[in-house]
Amino acid sequence: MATAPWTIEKPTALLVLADGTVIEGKGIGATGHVQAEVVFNTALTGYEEILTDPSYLGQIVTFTFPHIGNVGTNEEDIEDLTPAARKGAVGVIFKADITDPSSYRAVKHLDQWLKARGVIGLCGVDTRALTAWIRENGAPNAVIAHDPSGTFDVEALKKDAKAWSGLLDLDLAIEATSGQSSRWNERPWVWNEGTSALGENDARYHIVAVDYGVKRNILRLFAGLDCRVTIVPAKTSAEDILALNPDGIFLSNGPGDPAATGEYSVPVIRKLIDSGLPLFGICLGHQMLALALGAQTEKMHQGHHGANHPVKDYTTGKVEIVSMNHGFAVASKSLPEGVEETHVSLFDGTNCGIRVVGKPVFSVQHHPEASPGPQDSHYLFRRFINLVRERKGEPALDERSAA
Ligand SMILES: NC(=O)CC[C@H](N)C(=O)O
Repeated sequence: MATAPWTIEKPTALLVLADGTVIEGKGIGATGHVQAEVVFNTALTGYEEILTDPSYLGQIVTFTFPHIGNVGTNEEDIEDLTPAARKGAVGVIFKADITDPSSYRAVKHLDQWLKARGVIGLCGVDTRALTAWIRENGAPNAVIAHDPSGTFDVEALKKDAKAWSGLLDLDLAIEATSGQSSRWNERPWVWNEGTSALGENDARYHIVAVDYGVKRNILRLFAGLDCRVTIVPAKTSAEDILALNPDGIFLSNGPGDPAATGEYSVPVIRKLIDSGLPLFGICLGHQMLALALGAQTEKMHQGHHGANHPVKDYTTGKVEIVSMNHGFAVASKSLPEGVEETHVSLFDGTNCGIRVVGKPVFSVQHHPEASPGPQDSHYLFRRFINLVRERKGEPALDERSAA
């Protein structure tokens, strides 16, 4: 009798949760094992961007969309700044096995790509059941293990999963940041044209981006708004940042617990706020800004990871569909006087944005740069550039017009 397609005769990969649950699958990608937190992502597209988002360092991503890998991988869709250092998700879980790529942009099969990046994967898993489990129980700590011979010391893996202390109090931004400063001038990708460089003479503004694990498309959108960008490492002092003479400062996204970075990020950000320069933060940068302003962050039950989250902008009353990737959140109730909540998640009411009253300082929890993904939030880049323009006495851009 033929074997049922959902039966795995000899699992070559396992996901072992901290509570002892063992999920069997077929191994893909790199071999070995790694401790990490498991989160689910509900996006239908953009797996390469998701897997190379440095904010996923320390995490295993299970995709709710069943077919991942169909369009292969390419060199243009990576989000981490230094792909050689491979900062991003450490593990993946798919429902279906990866098929051969079918896209004119594909240069590598996803399985080969995962191997080259050192990402351990598991497929053939009932990802709907796993997602429902996470929704009920919260994002679990786990070990993902892949051995083509199917030999596992399950008890040792259970011990490892249980022993890992998790993302709470873990500073991963320091691992994701660049070791040295660099410049960025690549503009957004255009259909049939690819990317192009912003000419030195076309650069109207200079933005310094503090890199806690920055995504390339954030930098591209700045370049698309005539900004040359200087990227600086996470521990750069406020004095060194200001000495670069920026028109505005950006605090990037990044992995790990924002509170664990407080020792180095908060004193610098406080000085940057006091400088009077326009300041914009995304995701981890948003959480760090909130901490610097005296608010608190907290770990979420399951986090937000997807490309279909509704967020309301109180400033305009509009609802935008956004891309999300966070497991910590700013506690709205902890926002001090003088700090306004500007955006809120319509899924669960958590904070998605703040601004400092009377100062050109604001930040958002979601990812306005999402590529691919909804572009509803691109206006936030123009909102930031308008603060830069206002300071220079230039007229404001239409926030909602296309970049
Ligand atoms: N995308 C991000 O910057 C994530 C921020 C933070 N590591 C969190 O999980 O909440």
